[in-house]
Amino acid sequence: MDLILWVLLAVVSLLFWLYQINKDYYVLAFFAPRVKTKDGRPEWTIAPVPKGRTIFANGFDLYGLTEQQVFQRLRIRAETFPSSFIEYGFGIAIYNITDAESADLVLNDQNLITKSIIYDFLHPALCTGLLTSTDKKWHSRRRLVTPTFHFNILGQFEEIFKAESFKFVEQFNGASEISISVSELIPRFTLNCICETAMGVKLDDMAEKGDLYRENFTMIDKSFVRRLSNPFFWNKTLYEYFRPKADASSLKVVHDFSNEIIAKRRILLEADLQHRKTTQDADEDIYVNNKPRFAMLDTLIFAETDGLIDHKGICEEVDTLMFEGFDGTSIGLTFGLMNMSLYGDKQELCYQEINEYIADDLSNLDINQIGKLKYLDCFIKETMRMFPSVPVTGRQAVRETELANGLILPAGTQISLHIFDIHRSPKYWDSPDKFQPERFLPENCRDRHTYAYIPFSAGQRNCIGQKYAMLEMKTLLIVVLKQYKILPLIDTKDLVFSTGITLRTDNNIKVKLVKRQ
Ligand code: HEM
Repeated sequence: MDLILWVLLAVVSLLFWLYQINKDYYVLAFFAPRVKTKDGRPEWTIAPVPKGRTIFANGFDLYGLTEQQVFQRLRIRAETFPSSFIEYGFGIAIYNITDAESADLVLNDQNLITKSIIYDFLHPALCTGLLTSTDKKWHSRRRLVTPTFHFNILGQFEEIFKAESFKFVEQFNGASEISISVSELIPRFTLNCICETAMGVKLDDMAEKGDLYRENFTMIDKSFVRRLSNPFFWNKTLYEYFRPKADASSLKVVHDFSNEIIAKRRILLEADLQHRKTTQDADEDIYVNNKPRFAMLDTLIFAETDGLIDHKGICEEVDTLMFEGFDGTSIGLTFGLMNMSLYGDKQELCYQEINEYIADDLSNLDINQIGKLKYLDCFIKETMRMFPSVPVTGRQAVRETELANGLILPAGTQISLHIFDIHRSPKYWDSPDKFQPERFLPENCRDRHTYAYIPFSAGQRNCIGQKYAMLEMKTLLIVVLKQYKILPLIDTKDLVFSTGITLRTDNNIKVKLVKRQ
């Protein structure tokens, strides 16, 4: 009898203790530290806490879902909670942002520059380069790489974008009518561009390896979602133990490719420097001149000589720039061409504007002329509003952080910024599912929150390649539109999205090109 009483007492005490501790830790979410508020109110009065799928709060909400279901689930949540919400996962709080006001608070907070845990899932592929690093390392790398995106350098890259765009249309051999798979051809184009501009290496004799690199990055993407949806796999050791063997071989292909690019460039650079010496053409300023250009990778190799980065660091940045450079732009262009095909009247407006500023032989197609194409700019912005290449980005609070909206995020809180949902929120956009480039005309932007449109993120950790990406996308669209009318072969109703590191569709997006007279 005594024993039963003791057990009962122990159970009651345990429950009481759990009840007390539940104020500071979400017990059912494996003791996740709770988000607090400045005035002591419960956190859900500021940001609601949705009920989870299991008794373990939200820890298993994505468990067992396919990539498409994960995508759908995130959208439904954002629709239900249009002004941000908090979830409690496996020992962590997750602050989900679906409104521009909260995005503004987080992206401009100097304490919130560390990327969230999901970026750790990219470490096997990208290690800790610009995208994934933090603190001092990130600051020094950002300082190192920023000059390579200088306006004058972009002007020189324009020559490469132009040449690659010509090659893109030349592959159709002047056909008067042809159906093309944009999903297949565009990633090849963007990978060629990033390798030649940033790495100083033409892919002409490495085309197959380039294709293999892209294929294997798709595998890495799948492993990213596998980890995202299974809380056990958030643990690196567990994941490495259970991960499929194919993961390791995909990583090897990706790293072998970037290593080969670096080795090639080292040889080319050496020869180039020798040539400059013998022709007395060495110049002091590698950034601002009109002489034969240096690639971004050269800046890293020079920095290595100055002891500012080592070979491993160069590999990290090459992997990062290559991935960011080809994938983000590729998605933007794929949807750009798709939208040109779907909205013939808007395509015609772009075409007329291009004819006004760009000669038929494209001889004056340069960075200055491209800057004059305001409607094309609106067209691409509207494409990236509806189909942002990076649908979600994340930060984490490394220490307790108080936000101006009254929330106090405990150390370790993960922050997910749902760019896709902010871009489709009726709070900022009338008929958000309608394609209307005119939204971006200056007179129509005036009253809109700046952070309602953040395809390149914002604040200190914004996309370093945004001007580069816009220039590349515009160049290809101009070259294609000058020669071809683009007709649709897909209906937006048939688009099926998936979650990945970037925005994925399961569709093979095709368009029909008809030669202009
Ligand atoms: C349409 C094309 C692109 C889109 C939509 C895009 C979008 C983004 C976004 C949203 C981020 C922030 C990620 C985050 O906060 O988690 C980012 C970061 C970054 N992007 Fe891009 N990007 C594009 C093209 C490029 C290109 C062409 C390059 C390089 C040539 C590039 C290089 C980077 C790098 C290095 C970072 C990390 C910056 C840092 O943390 O300091 N991106 N990009």
